[in-house]
Amino acid sequence: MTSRSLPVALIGPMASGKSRIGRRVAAALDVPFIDTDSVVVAEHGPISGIFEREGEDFFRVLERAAVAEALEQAAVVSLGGGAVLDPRTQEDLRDATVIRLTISEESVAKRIGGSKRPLLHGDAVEAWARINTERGPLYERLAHVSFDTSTRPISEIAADIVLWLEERS
Ligand SMILES: Nc1ncnc2c1ncn2[C@@H]1O[C@H](COP(=O)(O)OP(=O)(O)OP(=O)(O)O)[C@@H](O)[C@H]1O
Ligand SMILES: O=C(O)C1=C[C@@H](O)[C@@H](O)[C@H](O)C1
Ligand SMILES: [Mg+2]
Repeated sequence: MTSRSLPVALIGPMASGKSRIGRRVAAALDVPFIDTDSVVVAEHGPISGIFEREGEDFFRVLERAAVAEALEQAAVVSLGGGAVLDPRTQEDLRDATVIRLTISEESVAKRIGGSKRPLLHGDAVEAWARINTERGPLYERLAHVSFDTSTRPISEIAADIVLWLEERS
């Protein structure tokens, strides 16, 4: 893979595996890994607390700052699930290699039990499915390629992504 492919951005819905798989891909490529949710948490505390105290719009401002800085790095960047809603992020992604992770509703149900994700209160699976349907076309439009994470182990999916990146460059 050449540095022209960087940054590599992982996008997709909550619990699709962006953080876990992104970390593995970065390690395999020997480049830094940045998770924009983790950057916001490190600087401002847990995301659920930000949503409760200051609201989603304020979270999106903090998130956008983290995303803008991350996408300037030669790194693998896992974006928060809603980061792609910002038109400036959509524009920044034109200079990145964008990988979309998908997951079925059936599989996500097993991953979001006991979730603290602020947008998934109430019936978490139903809320997840609604958001995934709303954003699906946007994720698809922004991505160069999609990988489904519903059934296979994280290690195999990460290896497939690395192979795809190597073949593409
Ligand atoms: N391929 C997989 N098989 C089984 N479990 C997985 C797989 N990928 C991720 N998981 C599990 O699903 C959960 C969510 O993964 P992860 O945190 O990487 O998702 P995410 O896309 O970063 O979510 P968020 O948008 O909330 O940050 C974790 O508990 C992780 O271990
Ligand atoms: O899909 C979303 O809008 C979100 C996803 C998470 O990664 C966090 O960024 C936050 O919980 C919001
Ligand atoms: Mg994550």
